[in-house]
Amino acid sequence: MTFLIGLTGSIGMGKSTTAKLFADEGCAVWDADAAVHRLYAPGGAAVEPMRAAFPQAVIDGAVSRDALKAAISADRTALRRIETIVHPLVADDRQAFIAAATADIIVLDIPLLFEGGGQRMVDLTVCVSVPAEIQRDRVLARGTMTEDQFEMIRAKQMPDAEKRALADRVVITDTLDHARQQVRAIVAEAREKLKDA
Ligand SMILES: CC(C)(COP(=O)(O)OP(=O)(O)OC[C@H]1O[C@@H](n2cnc3c(N)ncnc32)[C@H](O)[C@@H]1O)[C@@H](O)C(=O)NCCC(=O)NCCS
Ligand SMILES: Nc1ncnc2c1ncn2[C@@H]1O[C@H](COP(=O)(O)OP(=O)(O)OP(=O)(O)O)[C@@H](O)[C@H]1O
Repeated sequence: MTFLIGLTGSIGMGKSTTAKLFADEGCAVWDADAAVHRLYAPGGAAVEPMRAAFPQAVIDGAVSRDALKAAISADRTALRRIETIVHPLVADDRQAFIAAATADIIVLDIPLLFEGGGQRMVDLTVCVSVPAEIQRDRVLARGTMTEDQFEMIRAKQMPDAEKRALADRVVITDTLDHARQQVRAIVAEAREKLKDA
């Protein structure tokens, strides 16, 4: 028996950091964004389908994110078409990970868990959250995004309050120690459920 946890949260809320805390407790972690990076890399499964649909987006044998962003800016239907190519490949990658994992708990780190209906495939959903000002400060402190770019991405995502309302558990990522405590409680709960199953 394996217990499946879906981990989600808005940009900069602490998903990756929290995923590492789950890994520290012996959980196997699969990261959707990392899967997309593998699919776009040279030899990745998205390269040839993407070349067929967006020939200009494949540069030096890899899918170029900048070229995809240019395609999306030029054509409103492009993101939908990109998603149609990428999402089934991401699902295959996820299933292969789940099939090969030997841990008792598998954590799926999926930014768009609720947007994509992914809650149906897991036993428990967990949303990471901090107040909006801390989120903004943390994202801008990374120095990889302007305030405008951050607001654009945030506007595209389901609001934090809605995600928190949908999630079975919320992890507040104000400090590392506090987050670790909450992760340990969720892992203990999952292991109890596995014992009872
Ligand atoms: C649009 C692309 C080229 C932008 O690449 P870039 O490296 O600039 O950004 P990155 O991938 O890090 O995403 C930035 C933020 O946008 C969010 N995001 C990414 N794709 C989507 C989407 N289709 N819908 C809503 N939010 C999205 C991410 O979760 C993240 O928080 C890239 O995200 C992409 O190819 N997306 C399509 C694949 C996809 O849907 N991925 C989501 C995870 S399965
Ligand atoms: N529990 C925590 N205590 C203190 N700082 C934290 C905590 N969790 C995350 N952070 C900080 O917040 C920032 C964002 O965290 P992280 O990269 O884990 O977020 P993310 O949700 O994975 O981001 P993205 O959606 O952009 O990929 C980082 O600088 C990280 O150090």
